[in-house]
Amino acid sequence: MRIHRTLAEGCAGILREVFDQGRVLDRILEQVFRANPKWGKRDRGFIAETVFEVTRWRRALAFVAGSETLQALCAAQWNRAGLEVPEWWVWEGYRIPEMTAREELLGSEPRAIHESIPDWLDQRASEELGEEWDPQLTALNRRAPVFLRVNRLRLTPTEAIGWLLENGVESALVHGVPDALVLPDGRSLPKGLAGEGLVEIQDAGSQTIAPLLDVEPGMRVVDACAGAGGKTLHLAALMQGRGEIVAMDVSAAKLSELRRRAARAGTRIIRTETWREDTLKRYAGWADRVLIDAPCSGLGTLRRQPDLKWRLSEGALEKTRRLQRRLLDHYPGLLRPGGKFVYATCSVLPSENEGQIELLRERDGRFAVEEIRKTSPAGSGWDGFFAARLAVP
Ligand SMILES: C[S@@+](CC[C@H](N)C(=O)[O-])C[C@H]1O[C@@H](n2cnc3c(N)ncnc32)[C@H](O)[C@@H]1O
Repeated sequence: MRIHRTLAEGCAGILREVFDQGRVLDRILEQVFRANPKWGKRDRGFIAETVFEVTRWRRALAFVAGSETLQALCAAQWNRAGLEVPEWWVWEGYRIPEMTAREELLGSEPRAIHESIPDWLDQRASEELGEEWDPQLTALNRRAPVFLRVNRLRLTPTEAIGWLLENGVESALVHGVPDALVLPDGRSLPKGLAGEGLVEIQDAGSQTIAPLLDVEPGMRVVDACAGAGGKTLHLAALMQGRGEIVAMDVSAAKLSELRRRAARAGTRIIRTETWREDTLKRYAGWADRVLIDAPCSGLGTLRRQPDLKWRLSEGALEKTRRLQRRLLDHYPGLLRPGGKFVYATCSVLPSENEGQIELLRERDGRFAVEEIRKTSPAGSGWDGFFAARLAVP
Protein backbone atom coordinates (compact mmCIF):
# COMPACT_ATOMS: atom_id res chain seq x y z
CA MET A 1 0.00 0.00 0.00
CA ARG A 2 1.24 3.49 -0.87
CA ILE A 3 0.96 6.03 1.89
CA HIS A 4 -0.92 9.17 0.85
CA ARG A 5 -0.01 12.56 2.23
CA THR A 6 -3.50 13.35 3.61
CA LEU A 7 -3.58 10.07 5.51
CA ALA A 8 -0.04 10.49 6.87
CA GLU A 9 -0.85 14.02 7.99
CA GLY A 10 -4.13 12.77 9.46
CA CYS A 11 -2.17 10.29 11.61
CA ALA A 12 0.23 12.98 12.82
CA GLY A 13 -2.67 15.30 13.67
CA ILE A 14 -4.39 12.65 15.79
CA LEU A 15 -1.16 11.73 17.57
CA ARG A 16 -0.39 15.38 18.32
CA GLU A 17 -3.70 15.66 20.18
CA VAL A 18 -3.02 12.48 22.14
CA PHE A 19 0.59 13.20 23.10
CA ASP A 20 0.54 17.01 23.42
CA GLN A 21 -2.98 17.59 24.67
CA GLY A 22 -3.68 14.38 26.56
CA ARG A 23 -6.84 13.69 24.52
CA VAL A 24 -8.47 10.25 24.43
CA LEU A 25 -7.34 8.36 21.31
CA ASP A 26 -10.60 6.52 20.67
CA ARG A 27 -12.64 9.67 20.79
CA ILE A 28 -10.44 11.76 18.47
CA LEU A 29 -10.26 8.92 16.00
CA GLU A 30 -14.05 8.77 15.91
CA GLN A 31 -14.27 12.56 15.43
CA VAL A 32 -11.70 12.55 12.63
CA PHE A 33 -13.47 9.69 10.82
CA ARG A 34 -16.79 11.51 11.12
CA ALA A 35 -15.22 14.68 9.68
CA ASN A 36 -13.76 12.73 6.72
CA PRO A 37 -16.61 10.57 5.42
CA LYS A 38 -14.87 10.05 2.07
CA TRP A 39 -12.07 7.95 3.56
CA GLY A 40 -12.68 4.31 2.66
CA LYS A 41 -12.32 1.20 4.81
CA ARG A 42 -8.67 0.73 3.88
CA ASP A 43 -7.77 4.36 4.64
CA ARG A 44 -9.48 4.16 8.02
CA GLY A 45 -7.79 0.87 8.78
CA PHE A 46 -4.40 2.37 7.93
CA ILE A 47 -4.97 5.42 10.15
CA ALA A 48 -6.35 3.42 13.07
CA GLU A 49 -3.50 0.92 12.93
CA THR A 50 -0.83 3.65 12.70
CA VAL A 51 -2.13 5.77 15.57
CA PHE A 52 -2.83 2.80 17.88
CA GLU A 53 0.56 1.18 17.25
CA VAL A 54 2.50 4.44 17.54
CA THR A 55 0.70 5.16 20.81
CA ARG A 56 1.33 1.63 22.10
CA TRP A 57 5.01 1.56 21.10
CA ARG A 58 5.89 5.25 21.49
CA ARG A 59 9.09 4.77 23.52
CA ALA A 60 10.31 1.74 21.59
CA LEU A 61 9.73 3.53 18.27
CA ALA A 62 11.54 6.63 19.53
CA PHE A 63 14.55 4.46 20.33
CA VAL A 64 14.43 2.79 16.91
CA ALA A 65 14.05 6.11 15.08
CA GLY A 66 16.55 7.97 17.29
CA SER A 67 14.01 10.79 17.60
CA GLU A 68 10.77 11.51 19.41
CA THR A 69 9.13 13.61 16.70
CA LEU A 70 5.79 12.36 15.40
CA GLN A 71 7.25 12.17 11.92
CA ALA A 72 10.00 9.84 13.16
CA LEU A 73 7.63 7.70 15.24
CA CYS A 74 5.25 7.20 12.31
CA ALA A 75 8.13 6.36 9.95
CA ALA A 76 9.48 3.76 12.37
CA GLN A 77 6.01 2.23 12.71
CA TRP A 78 5.46 2.07 8.92
CA ASN A 79 8.90 0.54 8.49
CA ARG A 80 7.99 -2.08 11.11
CA ALA A 81 4.76 -2.80 9.26
CA GLY A 82 6.70 -3.37 6.02
CA LEU A 83 5.38 -0.21 4.33
CA GLU A 84 7.51 2.06 2.20
CA VAL A 85 8.09 5.35 4.00
CA PRO A 86 7.41 8.09 1.40
CA GLU A 87 10.30 10.34 0.40
CA TRP A 88 8.36 13.48 1.27
CA TRP A 89 8.06 12.23 4.89
CA VAL A 90 11.73 12.75 5.69
CA TRP A 91 13.58 14.66 8.36
CA GLU A 92 17.21 15.47 8.85
CA GLY A 93 19.29 12.40 9.67
CA TYR A 94 16.54 10.00 8.64
CA ARG A 95 17.79 6.61 7.44
CA ILE A 96 15.57 3.56 7.13
CA PRO A 97 18.45 1.00 7.17
CA GLU A 98 19.64 2.51 10.46
CA MET A 99 16.16 2.11 11.94
CA THR A 100 16.01 -1.50 10.84
CA ALA A 101 19.37 -2.14 12.51
CA ARG A 102 18.25 -0.44 15.73
CA GLU A 103 15.23 -2.77 15.93
CA GLU A 104 17.79 -5.51 16.65
CA LEU A 105 19.23 -3.53 19.58
CA LEU A 106 15.85 -2.78 21.15
CA GLY A 107 15.68 -6.02 23.15
CA SER A 108 18.83 -5.09 25.12
CA GLU A 109 17.35 -1.77 26.25
CA PRO A 110 15.69 -1.46 29.70
CA ARG A 111 12.18 -2.97 29.91
CA ALA A 112 10.49 0.45 30.13
CA ILE A 113 11.92 1.27 26.69
CA HIS A 114 11.41 -2.00 24.82
CA GLU A 115 7.97 -2.53 26.37
CA SER A 116 7.22 1.18 25.95
CA ILE A 117 5.93 2.42 29.27
CA PRO A 118 6.80 5.45 31.46
CA ASP A 119 9.61 4.69 33.95
CA TRP A 120 7.54 5.63 37.00
CA LEU A 121 4.71 3.29 36.00
CA ASP A 122 7.05 0.39 35.25
CA GLN A 123 8.66 0.89 38.66
CA ARG A 124 5.37 1.21 40.56
CA ALA A 125 3.80 -1.87 38.91
CA SER A 126 6.99 -3.83 39.42
CA GLU A 127 7.04 -2.91 43.13
CA GLU A 128 3.41 -3.96 43.50
CA LEU A 129 3.35 -7.08 41.32
CA GLY A 130 6.93 -8.33 41.50
CA GLU A 131 7.72 -11.03 38.93
CA GLU A 132 4.12 -11.12 37.76
CA TRP A 133 4.49 -7.67 36.16
CA ASP A 134 6.82 -8.74 33.33
CA PRO A 135 4.40 -11.20 31.63
CA GLN A 136 1.45 -8.89 32.37
CA LEU A 137 3.16 -5.99 30.63
CA THR A 138 4.02 -8.10 27.60
CA ALA A 139 0.40 -9.27 27.36
CA LEU A 140 -0.96 -5.74 27.90
CA ASN A 141 0.98 -4.65 24.80
CA ARG A 142 -0.77 -7.14 22.51
CA ARG A 143 -3.82 -6.31 20.44
CA ALA A 144 -7.07 -7.55 21.94
CA PRO A 145 -9.85 -9.37 20.10
CA VAL A 146 -13.41 -8.03 20.19
CA PHE A 147 -15.73 -9.76 22.65
CA LEU A 148 -19.51 -9.46 22.63
CA ARG A 149 -22.07 -10.05 25.35
CA VAL A 150 -25.26 -11.66 24.11
CA ASN A 151 -28.38 -9.94 25.40
CA ARG A 152 -30.22 -12.93 26.90
CA LEU A 153 -33.39 -10.86 27.14
CA ARG A 154 -33.57 -11.09 23.36
CA LEU A 155 -31.74 -14.27 22.24
CA THR A 156 -29.44 -17.14 23.24
CA PRO A 157 -25.70 -17.27 22.41
CA THR A 158 -26.33 -19.97 19.78
CA GLU A 159 -29.02 -17.82 18.15
CA ALA A 160 -26.64 -14.86 18.28
CA ILE A 161 -23.91 -16.83 16.49
CA GLY A 162 -26.43 -17.65 13.72
CA TRP A 163 -27.67 -14.04 13.47
CA LEU A 164 -24.10 -12.72 13.25
CA LEU A 165 -23.21 -15.26 10.58
CA GLU A 166 -26.24 -14.26 8.50
CA ASN A 167 -24.75 -10.77 8.64
CA GLY A 168 -21.30 -11.94 7.56
CA VAL A 169 -19.64 -11.99 11.00
CA GLU A 170 -18.08 -15.18 12.37
CA SER A 171 -18.01 -15.64 16.15
CA ALA A 172 -17.37 -18.34 18.73
CA LEU A 173 -18.39 -19.12 22.31
CA VAL A 174 -15.94 -18.26 25.12
CA HIS A 175 -15.19 -21.06 27.56
CA GLY A 176 -16.14 -20.11 31.13
CA VAL A 177 -18.10 -16.94 30.24
CA PRO A 178 -21.65 -18.05 29.37
CA ASP A 179 -22.90 -14.95 27.54
CA ALA A 180 -19.65 -14.09 25.72
CA LEU A 181 -18.75 -14.47 22.05
CA VAL A 182 -15.37 -13.68 20.53
CA LEU A 183 -14.75 -12.42 17.00
CA PRO A 184 -11.77 -13.61 14.92
CA ASP A 185 -8.58 -11.51 15.38
CA GLY A 186 -8.77 -8.18 13.61
CA ARG A 187 -12.55 -8.34 13.09
CA SER A 188 -14.88 -5.72 14.53
CA LEU A 189 -18.65 -5.52 14.84
CA PRO A 190 -20.23 -3.51 11.99
CA LYS A 191 -21.90 -0.35 13.36
CA GLY A 192 -25.37 -1.29 12.14
CA LEU A 193 -25.31 -4.57 14.08
CA ALA A 194 -24.08 -2.87 17.26
CA GLY A 195 -27.20 -0.69 17.23
CA GLU A 196 -29.69 -3.58 17.28
CA GLY A 197 -29.46 -4.25 21.04
CA LEU A 198 -29.00 -8.00 20.52
CA VAL A 199 -25.33 -7.97 21.47
CA GLU A 200 -23.11 -5.45 23.28
CA ILE A 201 -19.38 -5.02 22.85
CA GLN A 202 -17.95 -6.00 26.25
CA ASP A 203 -14.67 -7.70 27.13
CA ALA A 204 -14.99 -11.23 28.57
CA GLY A 205 -13.18 -10.12 31.77
CA SER A 206 -15.75 -7.37 32.24
CA GLN A 207 -18.50 -9.99 31.82
CA THR A 208 -17.31 -11.85 34.91
CA ILE A 209 -18.23 -8.92 37.21
CA ALA A 210 -22.06 -8.74 37.15
CA PRO A 211 -22.54 -12.51 37.82
CA LEU A 212 -20.36 -12.19 40.94
CA LEU A 213 -23.01 -9.91 42.46
CA ASP A 214 -25.27 -12.97 42.71
CA VAL A 215 -28.47 -11.15 41.74
CA GLU A 216 -31.90 -12.76 41.44
CA PRO A 217 -35.05 -11.65 39.63
CA GLY A 218 -37.08 -9.25 41.79
CA MET A 219 -34.12 -7.83 43.74
CA ARG A 220 -33.32 -4.16 44.37
CA VAL A 221 -29.91 -3.39 42.98
CA VAL A 222 -27.79 -0.23 42.93
CA ASP A 223 -25.09 0.11 40.28
CA ALA A 224 -23.25 2.96 42.02
CA CYS A 225 -20.77 3.90 39.26
CA ALA A 226 -22.86 2.86 36.27
CA GLY A 227 -21.27 5.04 33.58
CA ALA A 228 -22.83 4.25 30.20
CA GLY A 229 -24.18 1.01 31.65
CA GLY A 230 -22.01 -1.85 30.37
CA LYS A 231 -22.55 -3.80 33.60
CA THR A 232 -26.02 -2.38 34.37
CA LEU A 233 -27.39 -3.94 31.19
CA HIS A 234 -25.73 -7.23 32.08
CA LEU A 235 -27.35 -7.11 35.56
CA ALA A 236 -30.77 -6.42 34.03
CA ALA A 237 -30.39 -9.50 31.80
CA LEU A 238 -29.28 -11.65 34.76
CA MET A 239 -32.39 -10.46 36.63
CA GLN A 240 -34.47 -11.58 33.63
CA GLY A 241 -36.08 -8.17 33.43
CA ARG A 242 -37.65 -8.41 36.92
CA GLY A 243 -36.82 -6.20 39.93
CA GLU A 244 -35.34 -2.70 40.17
CA ILE A 245 -31.94 -1.36 39.27
CA VAL A 246 -30.90 2.18 40.16
CA ALA A 247 -27.97 3.23 37.99
CA MET A 248 -26.02 6.07 39.59
CA ASP A 249 -23.16 8.17 38.31
CA VAL A 250 -21.78 11.68 38.72
CA SER A 251 -21.97 12.10 34.95
CA ALA A 252 -25.43 12.93 33.59
CA ALA A 253 -24.13 12.51 30.02
CA LYS A 254 -23.08 8.90 30.65
CA LEU A 255 -26.43 8.10 32.25
CA SER A 256 -28.21 9.55 29.25
CA GLU A 257 -26.23 7.16 27.02
CA LEU A 258 -27.16 4.35 29.44
CA ARG A 259 -30.88 5.12 28.99
CA ARG A 260 -30.46 4.97 25.21
CA ARG A 261 -28.71 1.60 25.44
CA ALA A 262 -31.28 0.24 27.91
CA ALA A 263 -34.14 1.13 25.56
CA ARG A 264 -32.27 -0.54 22.70
CA ALA A 265 -31.68 -3.67 24.80
CA GLY A 266 -35.39 -3.88 25.69
CA THR A 267 -35.06 -3.65 29.48
CA ARG A 268 -37.43 -1.59 31.62
CA ILE A 269 -36.13 -2.17 35.13
CA ILE A 270 -33.37 0.45 35.12
CA ARG A 271 -33.82 3.91 36.63
CA THR A 272 -30.99 6.44 36.47
CA GLU A 273 -29.97 8.86 39.24
CA THR A 274 -27.36 11.53 38.71
CA TRP A 275 -25.43 11.76 41.98
CA ARG A 276 -26.62 14.54 44.34
CA GLU A 277 -25.80 15.53 47.91
CA ASP A 278 -28.80 13.61 49.25
CA THR A 279 -28.43 10.43 47.12
CA LEU A 280 -26.82 8.36 49.86
CA LYS A 281 -29.45 9.42 52.39
CA ARG A 282 -32.40 8.69 50.06
CA TYR A 283 -31.24 5.16 49.26
CA ALA A 284 -29.72 4.24 52.65
CA GLY A 285 -30.60 0.61 53.53
CA TRP A 286 -32.63 0.20 50.29
CA ALA A 287 -30.65 -2.31 48.24
CA ASP A 288 -30.18 -6.09 48.26
CA ARG A 289 -27.06 -5.68 46.16
CA VAL A 290 -24.66 -2.84 45.34
CA LEU A 291 -22.07 -2.81 42.60
CA ILE A 292 -19.18 -0.35 43.02
CA ASP A 293 -17.43 -0.43 39.65
CA ALA A 294 -14.94 2.17 40.77
CA PRO A 295 -13.01 4.71 38.70
CA CYS A 296 -9.46 3.36 38.42
CA SER A 297 -6.18 3.65 36.53
CA GLY A 298 -7.61 1.40 33.79
CA LEU A 299 -4.26 -0.42 33.56
CA GLY A 300 -6.03 -3.72 32.88
CA THR A 301 -7.37 -2.33 29.60
CA LEU A 302 -4.09 -1.03 28.13
CA ARG A 303 -4.48 -3.34 25.12
CA ARG A 304 -7.50 -1.32 24.02
CA GLN A 305 -6.49 2.08 25.41
CA PRO A 306 -2.71 2.39 25.08
CA ASP A 307 -2.97 6.20 25.39
CA LEU A 308 -3.89 5.76 29.07
CA LYS A 309 -0.30 5.05 30.10
CA TRP A 310 0.93 8.42 28.79
CA ARG A 311 -1.85 10.32 30.60
CA LEU A 312 -1.49 8.62 33.99
CA SER A 313 0.71 10.10 36.72
CA GLU A 314 1.65 9.10 40.26
CA GLY A 315 -0.42 12.05 41.53
CA ALA A 316 -3.50 11.08 39.49
CA LEU A 317 -3.18 7.49 40.66
CA GLU A 318 -3.12 8.57 44.30
CA LYS A 319 -6.16 10.79 43.73
CA THR A 320 -8.00 7.82 42.19
CA ARG A 321 -7.12 5.62 45.16
CA ARG A 322 -8.48 8.28 47.53
CA LEU A 323 -11.75 8.33 45.54
CA GLN A 324 -11.93 4.52 45.67
CA ARG A 325 -11.58 4.66 49.46
CA ARG A 326 -14.37 7.24 49.67
CA LEU A 327 -16.71 5.15 47.49
CA LEU A 328 -16.01 2.10 49.66
CA ASP A 329 -16.79 4.13 52.78
CA HIS A 330 -20.13 5.37 51.48
CA TYR A 331 -21.87 3.04 49.03
CA PRO A 332 -22.16 -0.09 51.23
CA GLY A 333 -24.47 2.14 53.34
CA LEU A 334 -27.13 1.65 50.64
CA LEU A 335 -27.44 -2.03 51.55
CA ARG A 336 -30.15 -3.56 53.71
CA PRO A 337 -28.90 -5.81 56.55
CA GLY A 338 -27.67 -9.06 55.04
CA GLY A 339 -27.03 -7.43 51.64
CA LYS A 340 -23.92 -7.88 49.52
CA PHE A 341 -21.73 -5.64 47.45
CA VAL A 342 -19.09 -6.11 44.80
CA TYR A 343 -16.12 -3.76 44.50
CA ALA A 344 -14.58 -3.92 41.01
CA THR A 345 -11.89 -2.22 38.96
CA CYS A 346 -10.24 -2.69 35.57
CA SER A 347 -6.78 -2.35 37.09
CA VAL A 348 -4.09 -4.96 37.69
CA LEU A 349 -2.50 -2.96 40.55
CA PRO A 350 -3.05 -4.55 43.99
CA SER A 351 -3.11 -1.08 45.61
CA GLU A 352 -6.37 -0.39 43.73
CA ASN A 353 -7.72 -3.89 44.34
CA GLU A 354 -6.93 -6.24 47.25
CA GLY A 355 -5.22 -3.30 48.99
CA GLN A 356 -8.44 -1.27 49.04
CA ILE A 357 -10.41 -4.23 50.41
CA GLU A 358 -7.83 -4.79 53.17
CA LEU A 359 -7.92 -1.10 54.10
CA LEU A 360 -11.72 -1.14 54.18
CA ARG A 361 -11.72 -4.15 56.48
CA GLU A 362 -9.24 -2.41 58.77
CA ARG A 363 -11.59 0.60 58.91
CA ASP A 364 -14.73 -1.52 59.35
CA GLY A 365 -14.34 -5.16 60.42
CA ARG A 366 -18.02 -6.03 59.78
CA PHE A 367 -17.49 -6.82 56.11
CA ALA A 368 -16.66 -10.42 55.18
CA VAL A 369 -15.02 -11.25 51.85
CA GLU A 370 -17.01 -14.02 50.14
CA GLU A 371 -15.26 -14.33 46.78
CA ILE A 372 -12.60 -12.67 44.67
CA ARG A 373 -12.31 -12.92 40.88
CA LYS A 374 -9.41 -11.71 38.79
CA THR A 375 -8.80 -11.76 35.05
CA SER A 376 -5.78 -10.58 33.10
CA PRO A 377 -4.39 -10.62 29.56
CA ALA A 378 -1.47 -12.79 30.73
CA GLY A 379 -3.75 -15.19 32.63
CA SER A 380 -7.23 -15.61 31.11
CA GLY A 381 -6.36 -13.66 27.93
CA TRP A 382 -9.09 -11.14 28.74
CA ASP A 383 -8.72 -7.58 30.01
CA GLY A 384 -7.45 -7.16 33.57
CA PHE A 385 -10.35 -6.98 36.02
CA PHE A 386 -10.57 -7.38 39.78
CA ALA A 387 -13.80 -7.99 41.70
CA ALA A 388 -14.49 -8.86 45.32
CA ARG A 389 -17.87 -9.71 46.81
CA LEU A 390 -18.39 -8.74 50.43
CA ALA A 391 -21.29 -9.46 52.73
CA VAL A 392 -22.75 -7.04 55.27
CA PRO A 393 -24.11 -8.53 58.53
C1 LIG B 1 -15.17 2.29 35.71
S1 LIG B 1 -16.28 3.52 35.28
C2 LIG B 1 -17.81 2.67 35.21
C3 LIG B 1 -18.01 1.78 34.02
C4 LIG B 1 -19.40 1.19 33.96
N1 LIG B 1 -19.78 0.56 35.20
C5 LIG B 1 -19.51 0.15 32.83
O1 LIG B 1 -19.59 -1.04 33.11
O2 LIG B 1 -19.57 0.58 31.67
C6 LIG B 1 -16.44 4.44 36.74
C7 LIG B 1 -17.58 5.45 36.75
O3 LIG B 1 -17.62 6.06 38.04
C8 LIG B 1 -18.14 7.36 37.89
N2 LIG B 1 -17.90 8.10 39.16
C9 LIG B 1 -16.86 8.87 39.52
N3 LIG B 1 -17.03 9.33 40.78
C10 LIG B 1 -18.22 8.85 41.21
C11 LIG B 1 -18.97 8.98 42.41
N4 LIG B 1 -18.53 9.72 43.43
N5 LIG B 1 -20.17 8.35 42.51
C12 LIG B 1 -20.63 7.61 41.45
N6 LIG B 1 -19.96 7.45 40.30
C13 LIG B 1 -18.77 8.06 40.18
C14 LIG B 1 -17.46 7.85 36.63
O4 LIG B 1 -18.20 8.91 36.03
C15 LIG B 1 -17.44 6.59 35.77
O5 LIG B 1 -18.53 6.55 34.89
